[in-house]
Amino acid sequence: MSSFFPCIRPIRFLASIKQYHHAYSTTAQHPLTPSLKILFCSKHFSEGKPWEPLANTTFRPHHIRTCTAADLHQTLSTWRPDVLVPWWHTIDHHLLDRASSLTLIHQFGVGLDNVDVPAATRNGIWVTRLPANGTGNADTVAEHAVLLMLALSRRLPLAVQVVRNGGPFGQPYGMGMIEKTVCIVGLGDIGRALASRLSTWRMRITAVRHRPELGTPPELRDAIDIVYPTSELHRAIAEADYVVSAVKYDRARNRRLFDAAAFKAMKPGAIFVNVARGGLVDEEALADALETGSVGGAGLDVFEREPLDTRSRLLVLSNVIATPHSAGVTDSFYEMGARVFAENVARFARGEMVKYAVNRPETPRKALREMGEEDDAVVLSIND
Ligand SMILES: O=C(O)C(=O)CO
Repeated sequence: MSSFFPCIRPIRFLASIKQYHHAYSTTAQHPLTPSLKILFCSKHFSEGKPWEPLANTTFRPHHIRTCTAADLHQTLSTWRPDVLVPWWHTIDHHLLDRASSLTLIHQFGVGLDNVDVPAATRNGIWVTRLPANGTGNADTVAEHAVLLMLALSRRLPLAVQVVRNGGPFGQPYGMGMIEKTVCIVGLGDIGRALASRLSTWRMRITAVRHRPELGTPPELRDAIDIVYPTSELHRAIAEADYVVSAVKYDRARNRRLFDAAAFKAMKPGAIFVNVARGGLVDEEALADALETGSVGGAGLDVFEREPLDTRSRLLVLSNVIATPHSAGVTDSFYEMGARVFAENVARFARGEMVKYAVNRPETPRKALREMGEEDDAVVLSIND
């Protein structure tokens, strides 16, 4: 299964772009400039013939190129693209200070922790991304968190193995979630989507919020029992049977928020799920806690280094379920992403403000016209 995703992702993505790009390019309202050069940074894109699905559109092979993270610097300086589409690669100030052709970075995702936005702004480069809510992927990430909670509670990998081994049938394999406490760390779009789902499951829901002054979101007043500030994280997780990390990653603020002390503070045997970013977790400390059983199980979709080293201690533990950063990457995400991307590239080519921009360079390399009420560029909170 793990090898399935890397092949299918770019193909689906590009097929969706073709579909939407075709729709836009056939209307006079969304013509694309033939001169805009777009660089997709993904090892997976470069493994196929990425421009093939775009052959019947106004995109031409010379508009689009793919590169790996390893040849990103080189491609930026030799091919000199206008638009960079990263795939959660680190786009730091070293790279941005030298990428003199770039005018737009369009993340094909929601989280932007990989991009040094202030450095982009300083260099006059616009930065935008996909929206998390509405048609975005906060709901699908929340679904994935539920999936991991359930799969760990019911020890799904073991149960599947028992059937393959011929039984025994009818034995208890796990714990139910009813009447248990779940602590959701981060109450942005993902945390709220998760709380709203679990609110009908007869669970006690608590939350940890970076900005506790925001209180409980009004729509979740009846669902969430108590909101703790981050300074009381350990107290909050000590009473939870499930701890779900859905908090925005900010290297300076919360790198390794879940460290040895946090895992020690958790209720013995409780389940830990991370659908946010790998940098939030001290993976060695988690492996220690899982080995001793002080943490009962872990559902991990994200890792400090992706792809995860196959020799990771986490992968040999039977109480770990790991998925390949796929929580938010579903068919609907691709459709939405391709639509936003195609529309944004068309807007950008016309010199119009892109949607969901997260910065406003003082001296942009490419000036963009604000689009009045049509310009719904907003800074979306993925969590707070
Ligand atoms: O969109 C993002 O930032 C994701 O991590 C999707 O899983």
